[in-house]
Formats: sequence, structure tokens, C-alpha cells
Amino acid sequence: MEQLQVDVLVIGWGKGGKTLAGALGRAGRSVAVVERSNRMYGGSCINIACVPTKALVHRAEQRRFADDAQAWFDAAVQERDDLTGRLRARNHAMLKEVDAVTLIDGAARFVGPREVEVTAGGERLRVSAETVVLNTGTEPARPPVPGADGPHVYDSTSLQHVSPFPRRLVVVGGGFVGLEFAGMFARFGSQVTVLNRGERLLPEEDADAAAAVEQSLVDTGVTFRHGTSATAFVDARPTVVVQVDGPGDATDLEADAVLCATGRRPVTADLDLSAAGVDTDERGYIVVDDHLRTSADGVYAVGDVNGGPQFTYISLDDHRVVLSALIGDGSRTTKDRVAVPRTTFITPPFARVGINATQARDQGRAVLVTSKPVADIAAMPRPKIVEETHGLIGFVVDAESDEVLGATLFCTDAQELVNLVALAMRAGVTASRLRDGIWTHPSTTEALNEVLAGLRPLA
Ligand SMILES: Cc1cc2nc3c(=O)[nH]c(=O)nc-3n(C[C@H](O)[C@H](O)[C@H](O)COP(=O)(O)OP(=O)(O)OC[C@H]3O[C@@H](n4cnc5c(N)ncnc54)[C@H](O)[C@@H]3O)c2cc1C
Ligand SMILES: NC(=O)c1ccc[n+]([C@@H]2O[C@H](COP(=O)([O-])OP(=O)(O)OC[C@H]3O[C@@H](n4cnc5c(N)ncnc54)[C@H](O)[C@@H]3O)[C@@H](O)[C@H]2O)c1
Repeated sequence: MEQLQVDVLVIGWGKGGKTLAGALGRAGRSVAVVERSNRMYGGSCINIACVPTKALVHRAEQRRFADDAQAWFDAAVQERDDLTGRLRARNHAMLKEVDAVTLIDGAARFVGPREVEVTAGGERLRVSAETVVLNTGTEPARPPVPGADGPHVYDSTSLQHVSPFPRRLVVVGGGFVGLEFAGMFARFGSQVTVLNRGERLLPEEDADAAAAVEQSLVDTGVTFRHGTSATAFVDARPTVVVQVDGPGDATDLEADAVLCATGRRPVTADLDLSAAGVDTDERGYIVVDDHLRTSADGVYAVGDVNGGPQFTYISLDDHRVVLSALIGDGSRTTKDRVAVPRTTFITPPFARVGINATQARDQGRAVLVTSKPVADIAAMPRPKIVEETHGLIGFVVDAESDEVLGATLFCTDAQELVNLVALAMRAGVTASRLRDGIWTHPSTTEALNEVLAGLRPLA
């Protein structure tokens, strides 16, 4: 069997791994990157996750009621495929052009400490390395319900190419994927019903924010059933019947498609991690310390597979931690992260950073709070200009230091504004300075002037 020895072996072409491979290759280290699917060069983000779904959301937002749903969706999917094809080719080229990086097609499996066997069809290759970086990501986890693998039951990857376009869609799960797809498919023209097993949407968010999110989706045509779980998906070709249970409405639902949006699980099963001495937790995620070191010497894990927050920018930041360990001073850790923002790409986007009022109350902190519906923010005309006045904007501010402790930004451009607020939090820019800041007009940032003027003690 052919053998290859490198300084660094990266398994899986995720955001962290590919960025690390390029940087280490350019720094003169010999690097091998193993990817099991030629449809996944560049990883989940550009092929099946962030980028293609936001391209579909964008097209869905442009559809008008009279536009034919099937034709509009088909065109959007074609554009999505063209975009991901271009990005995949570019990602492949970006690593191929680094001389010190060897790209290997195949699935890697450990055969010993820091040694793997890569299999591609009938071909096999042994690769050993001083350092191994695991970046194998996650995959959709379907609920343990009869019929979950049956016809017309999809996950976030397969639903992007659903055919024919579903007139009725049931979404199981009200998290990131569930809400983004519910909004998107409603705008493409589906009748969407979301089954949410909790008593209300987004239980970790302030009640007014969760209600505003729900109202915006209801206004788009989405129906919610709270306190409801799917108990079976029964094949009734050409449709599927969703049997439900719970204190909520328990009437069966007939649909053309079901989306399981019930979380993801780590891709570790085929790696034979025990052969390398790499420990996993009870959910299968690779156990790492603050430096992203696993239980095996010289083996790191970056991205979703290490059980951290599942965002592309966290995988990217993981690469900085490992780069610091391998060619830096080793001081960077995951503990350095402050005010990590997040955005759910519904319409308008729902962005969060830091703590909300509920969390401040639970922590017994002395804070000032403010929250205002977007439609009532007189000094921010941008939502009216772009005809999207759903949402609310809220802040939590330390009562003594005037530091911003958190923000709920449910408004047009929120995915951008949240980064500005996060930077202010990291840099210690006070709420008063944000309130009195000079901002462009008309912009969403202007909301800071008016909303932060309404701070009051938390009741
Ligand atoms: C629908 C959806 C939308 C999302 N939208 C956003 C968003 O808007 N913003 C955001 O920040 N995050 C978003 N996320 C989350 C984001 O996609 C992930 O956090 C991110 O892609 C994680 O990347 P990663 O580095 O862990 O690995 P991945 O990009 O998942 O890469 C892992 C790679 O490893 C390969 N692999 C696995 N096993 C092996 C093996 N044994 N041998 C060789 N190769 C292997 C896989 O084929 C894959 O290419 C979204 C997720 C989903 C599902
Ligand atoms: N915009 C973004 O940044 C973005 C977009 C999509 C996904 N993501 C990432 O991908 C991850 C996965 O997304 P997701 O939406 O699949 O997971 P999630 O954890 O965000 O939401 C899963 C939802 O499904 C519910 N659920 C779980 N099991 C269930 C069951 N058996 N029956 C009914 N409901 C059930 C949970 O209560 C939860 O509400 C997210 O955690 C996020 O980090 C990010």
C-alpha cells in the first residue's frame, strides 16, 4: 500500500481545516487534506449550509404572490447550484495552488496514533503525520420516530433539491434550520406548519422577541403548533401523513414533504477514533480542551465535530487557536472569545449577542434594559424604505459601568448591526457612546440613537 508522511494531516475540508491547511502550507509545512466527497470541497458552509440556504432565502424574498411557485423555486435552485459549483471550484483551486499541500480524495480512518488509511473506491493509502487535525463536521440527526427515513421526509440538505415543489410542508423543530426553512418555503409558496415541542418558540429568548419572531413568520403564512411532537411519518404516496402528540393540537397533518430540523450529530462513526486514542463524549463529539487538543498527543479537533457552537465563524476561529499552537506562541484559546454574535436568517434576520433581559434577571444582575418594536422607531426609516417593518430591537446594559451586556436585534440588516454591537462590547464602548454616536442616514444603525435613549431599570 502506498504511504505518505506529512507534517500535518487535516481530515475533512471544513472551514477551520481548509484555512489551517492553506496557512500551514504557505508557512512551509507539508500538509495533506483528506475529503471523502468531491461534492464537498470547501466543506458544508459553501456546499449545503450557510451560502446555498441564504441564496435560496434571498430568491424566496424576491418572489411575488403571483409568481409560479414551481418555476420560481426551480430557477432559484439552479442559481444556488451554479453558485456552489463556482465556490467549490474556487475552494479546490485555492488549496491546490499551495505547493506544500497535497489534496487526497477518500474517507480517512485511523489505524493507529496519528496514522490513517484513506479509502477511495478500491484504492487505499496510508498517511501518517506529526499532527492530525480532525474537521469532519456534523450531519443531520433525524428524530427517533417511525418513518423518519421514509419517502417525502427530508433534511436540510435534501430539501434544497426537493422535487416537485411541496405545496404543503411540515417542519419538525423550531431552531435555526426549522425557522430559516419555514420562512424560506413560505415565501416560495408552500403552506408551512412548524411543529415545536416547546410551549413557545425560542424558549431561551425574551418572550417579546420570540413573539415578534413568531408574528413575522405567521404574517408570511407559517402556522405554528406548539407543545407538539411528531410521533410517526406514514407513507401515503404521493403524500405523507404526520402523526402528532402533545398537549397542543394533536390532529394528524397531511403534507407533500416533511423537513426534520431537529439538530445535528458529529461525523465520527467511521473514523475509528479509538485506534488513535481520541475520546468522545456521550453524544459522540470529540472531547477537546481550550487549545482544541484531544485526548491523543498531536491530535486536534476543529469545527462542529468538537462540540462547540455550530457556526462557520467558530470553525474559522478554531483554526486560529490551532495555528497559534502549531506556529505561534500557543497563547490563543477558545476562552478568548467574547461577545460571539449569531443570526437566524429569517426575514428580517434575528440576531443576538451577549445576554438578554431574561438571562440578566436569572443572574440577578443590576441592569438597564430597553426594547422597542421596529415599526415604532421613528428615527430609523430604513425598514420602511425596504418595506420590512417587523421586529424589535432591545439592549441590556450594566447599570453601573454603562457597558453593553447584550442585544436582541430583529430587524433588517441585523446580521451586520450585530457585528458592530459585538465589537462595541469587546472594546468596552459604552451604551451612552453608542446612543450619542453619529451614524449614516438612512441606516439601521441609527436605531442605536433612539432605542438606547429608552434605557430603564429591569422590572
Ligand atoms: C442548513 C444549514 C445552514 C447553516 N447556516 C449557517 C450560517 O448561516 N452561518 C453559520 O455561521 N453557520 C451556519 N451553519 C452551520 C455551519 O454550516 C457549520 O457550523 C460549519 O459548516 C461547520 O464546518 P466544519 O468546519 O465543522 O466542517 P464541515 O464544513 O462540515 O466539513 C466537514 C467535512 O469533512 C468531510 N468528512 C467527514 N468525514 C470524513 C472522513 N472520514 N474522511 C474525509 N472527509 C470526511 C465531510 O465530507 C465534510 O466536507 C448552517 C448549517 C446548516 C445545516
Ligand atoms: N444562521 C445560522 O447561523 C445557522 C443556520 C442553520 C443552522 N445553524 C447551526 O446548525 C445547527 C443545527 O441546526 P438545527 O436547527 O438543526 O438545530 P437546533 O439545535 O438549532 O434546533 C433543533 C430544534 O429541534 C428541536 N428538536 C430536537 N429533537 C426533536 C424531536 N425529536 N422532536 C421535535 N423537536 C425536536 C429542538 O427542541 C430545537 O428547537 C444549529 O445549532 C446552528 O448552530 C446555524
